[in-house]
Amino acid sequence: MDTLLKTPNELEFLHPHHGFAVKASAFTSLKPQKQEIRIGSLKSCRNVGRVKASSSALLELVPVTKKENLDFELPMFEPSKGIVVDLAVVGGGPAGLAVAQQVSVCSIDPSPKLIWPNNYGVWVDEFEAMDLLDCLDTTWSGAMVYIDDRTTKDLDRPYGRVNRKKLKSKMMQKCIANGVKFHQAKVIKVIHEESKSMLICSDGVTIQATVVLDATGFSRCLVQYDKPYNPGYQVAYGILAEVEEHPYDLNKMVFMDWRDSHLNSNLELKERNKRIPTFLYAMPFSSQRIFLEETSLVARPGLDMKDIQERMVARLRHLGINVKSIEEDERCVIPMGGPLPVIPQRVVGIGGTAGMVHPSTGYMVARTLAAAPVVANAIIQYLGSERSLLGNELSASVWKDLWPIERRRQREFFCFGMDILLKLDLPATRRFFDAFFDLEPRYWHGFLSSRLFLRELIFFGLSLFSHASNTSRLEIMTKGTLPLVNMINNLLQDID
Ligand SMILES: CC(C)=CCC/C(C)=C/C=C/C(C)=C/C=C/C(C)=C/C=C/C=C(C)/C=C/C=C(C)/C=C/C=C(\C)CCC=C(C)C
Repeated sequence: MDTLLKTPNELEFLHPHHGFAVKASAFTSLKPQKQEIRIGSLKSCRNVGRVKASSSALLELVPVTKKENLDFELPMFEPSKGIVVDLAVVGGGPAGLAVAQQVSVCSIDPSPKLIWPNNYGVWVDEFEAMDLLDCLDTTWSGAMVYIDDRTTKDLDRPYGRVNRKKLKSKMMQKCIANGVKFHQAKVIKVIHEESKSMLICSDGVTIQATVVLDATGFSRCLVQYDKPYNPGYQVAYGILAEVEEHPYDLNKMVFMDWRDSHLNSNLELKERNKRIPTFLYAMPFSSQRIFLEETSLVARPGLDMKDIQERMVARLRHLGINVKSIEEDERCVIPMGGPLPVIPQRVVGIGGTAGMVHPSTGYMVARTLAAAPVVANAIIQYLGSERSLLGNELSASVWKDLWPIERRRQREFFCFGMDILLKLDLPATRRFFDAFFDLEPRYWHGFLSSRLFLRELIFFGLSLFSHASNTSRLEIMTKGTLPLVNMINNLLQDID
């Protein structure tokens, strides 16, 4: 059931259980780049001396993937007892475990002990609000945005890197303490009866549950959609590297570096970057250890991974970042926006499968973790209420709590934002973010952390418009009119 989602551009590797895009380490399948820029900076034990600064040379430094498991004894589900569990959670990523740890359930995942693979960054205040500060391994007092060579924004909002091992251990411990039982398998089919559902697993076991929660990420394996799926794609290539030196301040993470002077000697690449720009996202851990990720914020179809790697190599060379070795790398392809699943439906969803990726930013971890108690409480409440709800009625109530009208309206606005971003070239993107990061913190913090609802979003939009330069206003008006009309139509159709 491993998902291989295909876009016109390339194959994307998405983790079906975690709801997050993961690295695909099949680099041998990458064809060598046609164009090679010669530099002497990329060195490793394997590439001693002068090497070609192509993306394939960089990839040669990528180590063989090592999958790390948690050292836990898991209480396993006993199918022979034939009991009907209250809730079966399919997928053991952050979304699935976040719900499982609060309800008595069976959690089904093919690799329940596997540590999640990606490098997640969050705003510290988001994790603080969920009492998860102990799950950050590094924090920076703020973040930098490089709009261009002359303009920077110094964001006064602490940022942190999630310690995946700690977060997963903490959640697993809560699950175990709460009586969660684990079943190691993939779910291949679900059959619904009036008051229960049967999950048929790859090992032939059938698990019966009153409610089924699909937390399988973008694979959308159990949750159903009835509208054409037309998301934008965030595509990123990242490396955690040991470098000789780098130019970034250790106290700040680099949220977005939109500079493009590294492409001056390659006009074709510069032109491609002008049409569909990419930025660098970086987490400097020390003067010699840094996470670097070249990222396409959103494009439809998604940008080619090789194109992104080529841009990254040119950027690192220009910044004088000599990569000595790569600890790990990741390739991310995150679908953004697109329609919500059919609401309501019998299977409940959370995370990527339930449309919870922020359509304008691609972020999901904090929003999903915050939504988990809503789902868990709804299930507990409806199962335990005097007139216990069952089957379709129960699922409909949980969906309603998960996607109330104000969240659906908020998402419409975020999709409107994404539709504008899709149309901006590099100069327009710079003008747009120049205005965005000049907004009052409550606006840009609130927008990025999904804390603004429609009324506040209207003020946010007007404020952005008033901060924008005249050129940017004109761009927002010309490129935003059709998306605005679509948004208004969708809002009018979706009256609760
Ligand atoms: C780990 C993994 C998986 C991955 C990773 C990758 C990466 C690195 C990523 C990163 C990312 C990032 C950094 C992102 C960021 C983002 C952002 C910042 C975004 C933002 C956005 C914004 C927006 C969209 C906005 C919008 C606005 C608007 C639309 C407005 C409008 C206005 C107007 C039209 C005027 C009038 C008014 C009204 C409507 C009210």
